[in-house]
Amino acid sequence: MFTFDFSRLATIGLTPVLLQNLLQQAQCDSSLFRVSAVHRDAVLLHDGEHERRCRLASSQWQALQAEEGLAVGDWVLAACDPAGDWWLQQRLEPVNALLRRNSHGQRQRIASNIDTALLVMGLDGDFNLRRLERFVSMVQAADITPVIVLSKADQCADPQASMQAVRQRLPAAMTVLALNGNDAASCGQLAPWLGQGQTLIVLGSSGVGKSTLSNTLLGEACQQTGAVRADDSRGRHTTTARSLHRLPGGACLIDTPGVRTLQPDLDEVALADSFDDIARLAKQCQFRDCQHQHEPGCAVRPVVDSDRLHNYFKLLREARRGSESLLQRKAQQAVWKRRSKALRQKQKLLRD
Ligand SMILES: Nc1nc2c(ncn2[C@@H]2O[C@H](COP(=O)(O)OP(=O)(O)OP(=O)(O)O)[C@@H](O)[C@H]2O)c(=O)[nH]1
Ligand SMILES: [Zn+2]
Repeated sequence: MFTFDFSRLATIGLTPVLLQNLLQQAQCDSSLFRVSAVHRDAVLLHDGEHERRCRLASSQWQALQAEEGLAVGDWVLAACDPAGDWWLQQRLEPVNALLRRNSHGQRQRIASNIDTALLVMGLDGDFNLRRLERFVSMVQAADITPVIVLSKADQCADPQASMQAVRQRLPAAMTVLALNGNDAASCGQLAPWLGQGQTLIVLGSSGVGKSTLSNTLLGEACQQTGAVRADDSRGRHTTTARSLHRLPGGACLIDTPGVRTLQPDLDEVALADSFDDIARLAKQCQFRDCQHQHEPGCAVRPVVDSDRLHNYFKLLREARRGSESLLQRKAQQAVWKRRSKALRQKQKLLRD
């Protein structure tokens, strides 16, 4: 059996539904933790009260890397050996995860088990609906709820007009808020997404006010951010940047360097999902292969904002380029493998 303290773990995002899901997967005698930081040779695990360093066998590390890796927000099982060292036993499959591609084209998890993504866009010079659509596609592909946060509302003469522009552009069900990230009362609008059991991330391009908003949401707790000392069993201390923060309302905020610098990685299926208004309407176009440009009887063109349509095609081209280059990279790797194998065989022949 594995052990857990629900009320403690609930303070770092465990919910009854999540627990049920995890119970079905648990295979070993061990304790349940949430990953709060990932390092090269170890991870930090949180039990709702303390953080502890936990090690991984190198084979385990390699196996995890082969399947998108381990990320902040993952739920895992770990056990303590007689020497008092904690060892990872099992990573439980996350409900969802945010991924990015590394330089080898492999998908890598950067955060797991996320309910909400606050997509921040500034109401100053940064306002850019196409970029926002990109972020929306990315988080919807991961089954994360997007909440559009228009920051710097205090610097904008007519925030309502901008909110209206965003609402007109994006599917109607999406929440759009305008706020001043420096003002706690203004950020109070986010309260419905900040309760216990909720895990959120803050995304947006540089300078839009992500740190400002995060710090305001953290409130006094932000005095503790930056570095945390994690006890390991031998009494040594490691100082690490904390990645899993608890907000006063009970929610968890994941803020890793990976999340901070995340660029949307697009794939075609994900795009189709967030632009499903276009796909739905396209079924009514006169021609099955209608490109919604100049064709007669197009059902899309009269309804969908022309810039949104333009952006869809642009993102689609990019997604296709991305998948092509992944295939090309794979082909290249196969060539290298063949070459090195041939080389090894040659060397063997020379030796024999
Ligand atoms: N007036 C006003 N200024 C803001 C608001 N939010 C952020 N700022 C300012 O905008 C600048 C950038 O804010 P940051 O919070 O550092 O932005 P960021 O998105 O974290 O930026 P990166 O770290 O580059 O990703 C800072 O000077 C903030 O003080 C806001 O709601 N109102
Ligand atoms: Zn059409």
